[in-house]
Amino acid sequence: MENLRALVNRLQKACTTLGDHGENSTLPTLWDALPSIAVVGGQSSGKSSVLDSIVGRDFLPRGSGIVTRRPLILQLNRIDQGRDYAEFGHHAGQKFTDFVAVRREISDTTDRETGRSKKLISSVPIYLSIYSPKLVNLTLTDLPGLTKVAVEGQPESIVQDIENIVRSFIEKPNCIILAISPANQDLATSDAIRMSREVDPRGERTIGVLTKIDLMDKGTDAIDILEGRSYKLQFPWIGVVNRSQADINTSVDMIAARLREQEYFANSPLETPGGRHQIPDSWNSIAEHLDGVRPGSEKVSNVFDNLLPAALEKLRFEKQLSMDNVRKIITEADGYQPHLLAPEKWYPRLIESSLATIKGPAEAAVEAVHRILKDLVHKAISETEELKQYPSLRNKFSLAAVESLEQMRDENKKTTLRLVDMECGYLNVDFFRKLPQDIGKGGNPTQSIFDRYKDSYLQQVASNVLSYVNMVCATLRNSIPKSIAHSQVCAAKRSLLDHFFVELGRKEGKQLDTLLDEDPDLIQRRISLAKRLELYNAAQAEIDTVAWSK
Ligand SMILES: Nc1nc2c(ncn2[C@@H]2O[C@H](COP(=O)(O)OP(=O)(O)OP(=O)(O)O)[C@@H](O)[C@H]2O)c(=O)[nH]1
Repeated sequence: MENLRALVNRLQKACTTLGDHGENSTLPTLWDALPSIAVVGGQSSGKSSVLDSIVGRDFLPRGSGIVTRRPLILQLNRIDQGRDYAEFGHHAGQKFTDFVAVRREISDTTDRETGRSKKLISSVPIYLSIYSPKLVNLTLTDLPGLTKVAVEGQPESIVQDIENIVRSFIEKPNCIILAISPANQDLATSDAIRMSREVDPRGERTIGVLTKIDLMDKGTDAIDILEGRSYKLQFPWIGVVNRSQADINTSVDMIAARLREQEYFANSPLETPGGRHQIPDSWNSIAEHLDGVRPGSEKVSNVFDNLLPAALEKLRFEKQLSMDNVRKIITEADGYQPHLLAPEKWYPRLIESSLATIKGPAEAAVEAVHRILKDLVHKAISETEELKQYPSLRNKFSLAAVESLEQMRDENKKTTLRLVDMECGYLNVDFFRKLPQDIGKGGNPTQSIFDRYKDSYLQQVASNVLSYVNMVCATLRNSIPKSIAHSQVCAAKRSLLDHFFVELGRKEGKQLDTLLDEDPDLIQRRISLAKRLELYNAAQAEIDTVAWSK
C-alpha cells in the first residue's frame, strides 16, 4: 500500500512538472486518472484546520471571509530523515524551511492571480509539496469554501463559481471527498454534504469529518452524526476538535492542540477513545433490521398481526362462560350468604376469571418478540466485519446487548400484564347499562333471589359478561402490540447499548486493550500473508534483475 501511494505521488509530481494539471484539457489526462483527496466544505467550516492538523504544521493562511481563494494541491512526501521543507510548483527548486514564509507565499501567490481584492477567487491551483519524515505520501487538495450568498464587493456569480471549482475536483470518480461539516450547525445545512451527495449519492468515496464539536450548544451532542444516523456514509464519520481562532492568535502549537483534542474526547462522557467509533456499523445494522431496511422486522409484525390474535381466539370465552361455570362462580361468590341486593358483585369475578386467561397469550407475545430481537441482534453482530476481528469485544458486545434485551423483556412483561390487571380492576359500567337485555332476567337487582339461579337468568349473565370480555379482548389485542413495540422494539433501537457504552467509557486504556485482542487465527494469517508478500517482492526483484541484465 505504501509503495502504491509513493508511486501515485511520483506520478502526480511528474504530471505537475510536465504541466498536466487536468484542467482545461480536451484530451484525457494522466492527472485525472490518479486518485486524490479533496477537502470540501462551507466557508470557515474548518477545512484548512483539518489540513494543518494532518500535516502537523501551521502553514495555511487563516482569517475571516474567504481565505482559501484558489485550490491548493498539496503533495505530502515522506522522507527518511532531515528537516521539514516545502517547495512550490511555481518556485521549483526553492526550498522553504520556514513555514510562516510558506503561509505568506500562499497568500501572495493567491493575490497575484486574483488581484489584491480578498473577495475574488480563481480556479488556477497552487502546487505545494511538503517533505518530512513525519508525513505519509498523500495528495490532498484544499478548495475554496462553499458559500450561499455573495457579500459586498463580490460578483453575484461567486457562489456558482466556487461550486463549479469544487465540482470539477470532486466529480472525478477517483477523488476521495473529505467532507467537512461544523458540528455547531445543523447537518441539514452542510454545504459539504450537499455537494458530496450530488456526485457520490451512495457515500462510497466520501469521508465525513465533523469539526467544532467543542463549540456545540450545551445539552446537544454529535452522537447521531458520528454514528451515521443523521447521514449514512460507507465509512465511519470522524469527529475532530481543531484549534480555535483564539488558539491560532496565541500561537498554540499543533502538538499542544492534538493533546488537547485527545483530552477533550477522553473526558467527554459519551465518547470513548476509539471504541464507540468502531461500533456504529453494527449498531446501525441492528437499527436497520428493526426499521425494516433489512429483513427481520416482519417477524415482529407476524406476532402482532397473526400469532397474538390467533392465541386470543383460542381462548374461547364462550366455553369459560358456560352455564355450569357461571353457576359455579356465582355460587362460590355467594358463599353461605347469597347476595340479596347486589348481583353485580358476581360480574367482576366472572370477568376477571375470563380476562386472566389473556395473560398467557400476552406473555407469549412478549417472549416471541424478545426472541426475534435477540436473533436480529446476533445476526447484526455476526454481520459486522470490524467485530469479527476482535472476538473478546464481540463477545462483550453480544452479552451486553442480550442483557439489555432481557431487561427490556422483563420490564415489558410487567407493563403488559398490568394492562390486563387494569382491565380487571375497573369495569365500564356504562357498557352494561347500554346492553340490550331483558332487565327482568338479567341485571335487575330487585329481582327475587330465588329467580337468580334459573338457567335463563344465568344465560343472560353469561351473555352480558361475554360481550364485555370480547370488547376488552379487542382493546387488548390493539394495546398489547403497542406496549411491546414501545418497551422492546423502540427501546432497543433507542438505547440497546447505552449501558455498555457508558461502561466502556469508564474503562482504562489497558482494559480496553484486552477487549481489542485479535483473533489468533487472524494474527497468524496476517503474519503468513506478510511473509508471502516479502517473498513476492524478493521474487519481483529477482525477475527485474534478470530482465535488466538481458
Ligand atoms: N473551537 C474550534 N474552532 C475551530 C475548529 N475548527 C476550525 N475552527 C476555527 O474556525 C475558523 C475557520 O477555520 P478554517 O480552518 O480557516 O476554515 P476553512 O474552512 O478553511 O475556511 P475558508 O478557507 O475561509 O473557507 C478558524 O478561526 C478556526 O480556528 C474546531 O474544531 N474548534
